[in-house]
Amino acid sequence: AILFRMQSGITQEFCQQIPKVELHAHLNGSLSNKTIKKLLDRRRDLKISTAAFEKGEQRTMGDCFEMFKVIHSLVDSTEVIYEVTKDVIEEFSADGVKYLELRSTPKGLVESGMDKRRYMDAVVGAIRDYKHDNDDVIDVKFLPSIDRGRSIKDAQENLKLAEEYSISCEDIVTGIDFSGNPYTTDAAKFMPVLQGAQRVGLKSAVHLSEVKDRSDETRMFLSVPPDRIGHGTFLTDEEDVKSSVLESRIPIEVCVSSNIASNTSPPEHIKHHSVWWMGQEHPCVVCTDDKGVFSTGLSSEYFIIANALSLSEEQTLKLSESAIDFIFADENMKAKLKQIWKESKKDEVLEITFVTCLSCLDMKN
Ligand SMILES: CC(C)=CCNc1ncnc2c1ncn2[C@@H]1O[C@H](COP(=O)(O)O)[C@@H](O)[C@H]1O
Ligand SMILES: [Zn+2]
Repeated sequence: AILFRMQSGITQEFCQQIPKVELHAHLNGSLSNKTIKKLLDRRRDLKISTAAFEKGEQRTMGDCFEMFKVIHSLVDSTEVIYEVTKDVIEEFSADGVKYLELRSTPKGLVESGMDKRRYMDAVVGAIRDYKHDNDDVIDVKFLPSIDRGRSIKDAQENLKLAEEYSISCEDIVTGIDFSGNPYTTDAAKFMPVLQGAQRVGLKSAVHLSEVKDRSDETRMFLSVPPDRIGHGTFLTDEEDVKSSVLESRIPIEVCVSSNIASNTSPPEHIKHHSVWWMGQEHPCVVCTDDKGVFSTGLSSEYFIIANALSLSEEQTLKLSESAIDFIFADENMKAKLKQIWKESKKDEVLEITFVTCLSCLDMKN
């Protein structure tokens, strides 16, 4: 039997120490202040205003969109993409993440000679080099994104690249992400792209019902169906949508701080939609979305959820372990990760035994 400390309230330290899986992280939204400052210092010529960055947790949704614009103007060459990808992996790893799926929209920029293929190569190269140089401490996959704010031609190009790299780099590119400004209303045009992804064996993580009144679109995308749902904030608004998701058991990627900052969820953590889904024992995976833009981290998101649901340490570790079943990777990877969780439970028992022995000594003295 595994012994866990009986205490009320989970600490941030505990959430930091447990192994974790991050499945919803947009590369450019994950850049830390440290990385952004480094890039800003190098590109004084761009005369970028730093007002939005300095606000930290006080950022409004407008500031967040402003940050994406600024970040995209700074991340403008393959060298920078390579560098920031490594920074982001390093930061997730330092936060206790053992398996990470990074998503990013391949972009081209005539001025720096960067095209989508070079963008893909830079991300894949950084992932490979990080793993090689850091003794395999974290496994990382890459999901090329399709931006619903762009054209169908752009989406088809990204799908083609994802398919190609899923063959040439099958250990890294395993699926796609469908994201972008959720307020655009013409997403139906992307149905053939999502169906195409499924046809060629790519997994898909789809931002769904991130904002209100998107039920028709949601029904349409659910018919594909996606392998994971991003946010799903308003899925419960319509009875048929709610029951079809419940029945499907499609996992929901939960990003509490992102939803609160985007004004799609109330500020009280207990009112977050994931509390209802978890109450139904529907599969949910705790994620960050954009850890840089929303000034958060995966252990902070676990801290929020664990306290909102009054989880014990054992339940919190179980929640992080449950994410393994929903990764876009093969059974070998799942087995490797399950072993890491098993070892961490042993550590936990050892630590408790040690603490117990110390208190025995204390009593004897
Ligand atoms: C207010 C706000 C930003 C909400 C966060 N929720 C999101 N919803 C949809 N797409 C997103 C969100 N956050 C990031 N993205 C996508 O990720 C991109 C940034 O990462 P990347 O350049 O693909 O590497 C954004 O341009 C956008 O296309
Ligand atoms: Zn997202």
